[in-house]
Amino acid sequence: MTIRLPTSPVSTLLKRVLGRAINVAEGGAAVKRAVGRRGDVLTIASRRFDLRRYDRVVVLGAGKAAASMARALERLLGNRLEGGLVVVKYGHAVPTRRIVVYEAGHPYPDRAGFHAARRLMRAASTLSKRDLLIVLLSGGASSLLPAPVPGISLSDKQRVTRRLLRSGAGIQEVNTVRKHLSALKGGRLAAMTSARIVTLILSDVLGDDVSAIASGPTAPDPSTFRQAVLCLKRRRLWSSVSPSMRKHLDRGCRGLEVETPKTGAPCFRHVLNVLIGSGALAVSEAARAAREAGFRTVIHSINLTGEARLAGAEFGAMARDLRRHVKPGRKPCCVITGGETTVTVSGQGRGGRAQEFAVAAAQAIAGLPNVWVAAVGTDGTDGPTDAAGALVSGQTAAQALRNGIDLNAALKQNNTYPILKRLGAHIMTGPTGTNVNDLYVLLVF
Ligand SMILES: Nc1ncnc2c1ncn2[C@@H]1O[C@H](COP(=O)(O)OP(=O)(O)OP(=O)(O)O)[C@@H](O)[C@H]1O
Ligand SMILES: O=C(O)[C@H](O)CO
Repeated sequence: MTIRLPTSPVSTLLKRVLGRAINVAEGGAAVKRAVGRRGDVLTIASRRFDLRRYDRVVVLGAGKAAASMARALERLLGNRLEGGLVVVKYGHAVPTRRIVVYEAGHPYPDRAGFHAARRLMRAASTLSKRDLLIVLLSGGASSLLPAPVPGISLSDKQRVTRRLLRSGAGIQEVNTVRKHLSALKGGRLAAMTSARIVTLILSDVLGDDVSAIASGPTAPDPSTFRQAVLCLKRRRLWSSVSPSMRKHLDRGCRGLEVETPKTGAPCFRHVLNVLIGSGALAVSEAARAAREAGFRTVIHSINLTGEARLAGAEFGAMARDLRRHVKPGRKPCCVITGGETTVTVSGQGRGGRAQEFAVAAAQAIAGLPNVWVAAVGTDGTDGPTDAAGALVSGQTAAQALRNGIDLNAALKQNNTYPILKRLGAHIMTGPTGTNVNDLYVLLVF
């Protein structure tokens, strides 16, 4: 992975800080840390799996980091691996030998994901209790594996996903709805196979709730049909979802559809869910790198939430206080935050939450000398764009003004991508092989 940053006095440092954070959370690296193999015995989370006891070892998975995870795992398993498949976002595939990698649409699901989900379910349901199924999950899997229940079409699902993702709803809410429309999410993958399951999970959900990450296909689901309906009503989407979807959810609320499996359900007796990495890991590695580079460094938060532009403005406002305290000749300062903000998209433009965060931060630090803010999605694609995020400074707002760029209008229209491009402020990485939370870095010299 190559990180491309705008030219600035902080670019070399930021490249190191972001590179270290992304590399530590990379899917393959996380799998190698989590899985040990000695002879025929795999060790995962202190549990031993004697491969001789299983007829077949199969890998299934999805998420932006699933191909990197699959490649590391197939190297570990060697010829003990029967085969498998994983689904990644377009462009996030890496070469593998035995595990087939399918590419599909993200953040809005498409037909390729629909077919891949069917193949994955078919593969899972043909396994027996004498087989070991290793499931690889990372962020993005929910969109990559659309598996609508009978009666609901893919286009119904595409529409509701699009509306939910643009409504400002948090991932717990979004996935509560997804789990109640799916044949695979919310523990239903575990319910459709009798194989022994070990699920390796790279988290992009704050708090690392395994029932929320990737909509928890192998985890007990604490949420209910009723909560799914409430989410849609709260976001004023209930009347705009398709009649078949409303009917299904309504029937679920009346007990006429089978609820997602809950804690204690027999299907989870043969499942081990293991968290193998998260945003917190990336944040601490970023902080370590900044300290090693001589910065006084603090981790401000590892679970920042809220509307991206408000969070960006507050983050930038911190620089005003710090500016007063950081004097020439003293150690420079670095503040690192991790999190997952949201954007309520009401405009027609292009952008993402890290880019909105950066634009709002640029306004908040306007005029401050030697202050920079970087906002980055660790997966390398912020929103439906090819930028990972952006780097802004105290001079960005003035530069925008000189070029006739209206930052407020860009935020209003959710159109931050084109203006950051014009300003040369984008951070580009391409697919990174991971997908944990976003990173926000404030530097004051
Ligand atoms: N024009 C826009 N400006 C700002 N944000 C946008 C815009 N269009 C979409 N978004 C946001 O982008 C988000 C999807 O982008 P992205 O793929 O980065 O999310 P993600 O959290 O990484 O996805 P996942 O959780 O599935 O991995 C949506 O939730 C939406 O709020
Ligand atoms: O795929 C998903 O559901 C989100 O990325 C959260 O894990």
